[in-house]
Amino acid sequence: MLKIGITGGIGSGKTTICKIFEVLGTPVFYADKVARQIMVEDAVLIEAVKDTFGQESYFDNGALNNKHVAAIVFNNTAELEKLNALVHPAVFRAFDSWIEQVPQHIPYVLKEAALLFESGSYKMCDQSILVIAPEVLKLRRVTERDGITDDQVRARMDKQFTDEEKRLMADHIIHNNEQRSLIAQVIELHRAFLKTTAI
Ligand SMILES: CC(C)(COP(=O)(O)OP(=O)(O)OC[C@H]1O[C@@H](n2cnc3c(N)ncnc32)[C@H](O)[C@@H]1O)[C@@H](O)C(=O)NCCC(=O)NCCS
Ligand SMILES: Nc1ncnc2c1ncn2[C@@H]1O[C@H](COP(=O)(O)OP(=O)(O)OP(=O)(O)O)[C@@H](O)[C@H]1O
Repeated sequence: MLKIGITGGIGSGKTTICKIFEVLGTPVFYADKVARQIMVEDAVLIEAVKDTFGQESYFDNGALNNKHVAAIVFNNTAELEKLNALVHPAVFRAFDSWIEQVPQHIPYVLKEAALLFESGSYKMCDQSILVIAPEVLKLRRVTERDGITDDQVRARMDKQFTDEEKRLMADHIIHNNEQRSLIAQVIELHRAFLKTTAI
């Protein structure tokens, strides 16, 4: 079973593209979603986050105060590194458990991760896909989706590798730019992965 990592800058369209792969029958591990789950379910991690970023990192009902944590980490690289060091090893472990329950006959799975290259998790994948979209579209999509400002989105972009850096590391590129059909690009890659895994 091939492990394919899929990544892209904030708002590039990773999740949207993974939904198309899912329609084709491909199991997808959503690392960002799992990270969000771990942040509210793992008692040891929750205590470590409170110790590091303050008790106000969580609301009384146990929900993560993501605005508080985001304001700290996306404005300070050292603080972001502390958060990454707490969360990423737990996400790696969750992926290892997840893949064990995927039926053996499945030819390939996807691991969707915003920080596939930055976190080093691409090394645990056989191939990688990079989703590229124009900055103006990413800003518009994320500000509309999350109700945050252009500057807040840019602060996160600044903490991720640039597309130029990621292009050098990626095996495949999907362009999500309103000019090219996403579905056609996904089907082409899907066929290529099936061909690679055909006996
Ligand atoms: C900082 C937090 C609280 C902000 O929460 P918020 O709901 O505003 O954002 P959300 O989790 O939906 O992430 C939205 C996007 O922000 C960017 N982003 C999130 N975490 C990071 C990070 N550690 N480094 C760089 N960019 C990041 C990604 O593009 C991501 O897709 C949250 O992102 C978090 O707990 N991050 C740490 C876990 C993590 O690294 N997740 C991403 C990869 S596994
Ligand atoms: N081709 C497209 N046409 C129209 N809307 C799109 C397209 N691609 C993505 N979007 C929209 O843009 C927003 C961002 O897309 P998506 O959530 O898939 O990106 P992402 O890369 O997973 O983002 P993040 O890194 O923030 O998790 C979503 O609201 C999505 O519906």
